[in-house]
Amino acid sequence: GYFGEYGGQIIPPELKVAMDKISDAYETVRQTRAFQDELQELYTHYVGRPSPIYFAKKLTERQGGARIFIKREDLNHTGAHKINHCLGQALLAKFMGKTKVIAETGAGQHGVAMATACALVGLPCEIHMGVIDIEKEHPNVTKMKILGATLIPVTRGTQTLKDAVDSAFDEYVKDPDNFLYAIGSAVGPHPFPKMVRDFQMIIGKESREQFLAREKKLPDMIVACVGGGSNSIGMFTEFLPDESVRLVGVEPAGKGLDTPDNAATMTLGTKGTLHGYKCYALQDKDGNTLPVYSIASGLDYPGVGPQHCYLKDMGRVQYESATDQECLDAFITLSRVEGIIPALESAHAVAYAMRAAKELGKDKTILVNLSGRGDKDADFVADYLNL
Ligand SMILES: Cc1ncc(COP(=O)(O)O)c(/C=N/[C@H](C(=O)O)[C@@H](O)C(C)C)c1O
Repeated sequence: GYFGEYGGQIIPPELKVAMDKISDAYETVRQTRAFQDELQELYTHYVGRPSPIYFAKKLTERQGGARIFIKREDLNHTGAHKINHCLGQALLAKFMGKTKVIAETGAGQHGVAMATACALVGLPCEIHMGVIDIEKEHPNVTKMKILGATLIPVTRGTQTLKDAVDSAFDEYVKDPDNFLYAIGSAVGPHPFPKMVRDFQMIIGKESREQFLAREKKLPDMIVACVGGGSNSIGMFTEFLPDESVRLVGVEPAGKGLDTPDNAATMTLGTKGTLHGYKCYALQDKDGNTLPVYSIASGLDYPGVGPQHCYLKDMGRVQYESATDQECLDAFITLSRVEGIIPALESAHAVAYAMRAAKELGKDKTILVNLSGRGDKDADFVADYLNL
């Protein structure tokens, strides 16, 4: 369960037993035809995969440089990439005879995706969400209730994502035999980073095939936003052996890297432990997690997945950042130039791609992973910008 020195299971022994049971069940289930066929069937007819790759012609012309392509994970059922691993985890819970699935959410996309998958497989679903995020991501909160999930408002700490993870984990440890903790990103103790990555790898598998079929060559650069790291690792993994493909993860610089109001873990973090695994984390000199911020609820997480930490040290992935302002500019530009309203999280990747397109030549190509759609953010942005 390690990626170099990162990852592992920094958890109490009794939890290790539960984690190893999940890992064993997962490694068994994933090999069976029944599981693979059911997941593929749902990807095709329920999620609507493969998601298209769209050539953003007008945005390309506006930037005047590299050609920009967009992988449309925003078109998945529930509106983001999260459904890819939520379906996998819900099927796994069913296979293991679990009686309840527990998850955390920040942007609400993971919560909606988990509530959707549990409704489909017929399992009770409990979602822990910080009250700050409940307020901000209200459309997703309503959907979780309609889908039959139990929403647990989290009032501890900063009342955002990290606290939701802590709260969800506290509930899970009450009965790890009957509950499955379905973490929302490629983070947490082994096996979660590997399991979530495996389920998200469908993004990169499709993209490599689609791009080669269309362009007869690989993209020069692939860009994805990084919160915990699931949509990005899902896109990047297939391309890791392709040295010619530059891989860029974009984190939130929030109000600026020179302010405490950001969540640029890979730029400002140090080696530490968070939520049961070793990673880079935004922490003080005593190892206490620092409060983080981003205009995008899905990115304001003080850690990052262990495989990303390994890829950073290996120099295979470049980690950049985009400020709230750049994110909002990209959000509005993509909406008004291409008619695609991105999630605020995904807009961080668009912001970097718009910047990079100008620097790369017209003969170069950039593939952006649009991890989700912006319906959940529309009211917030409209108010923020006085539209
Ligand atoms: C549309 C969209 N794009 C990117 C992200 C960042 O999560 P990663 O892909 O795991 O880095 C997110 C993260 N959303 C989670 C959520 O919806 O609950 C997040 O807040 C937590 C699960 C980590 C997202 O919603």
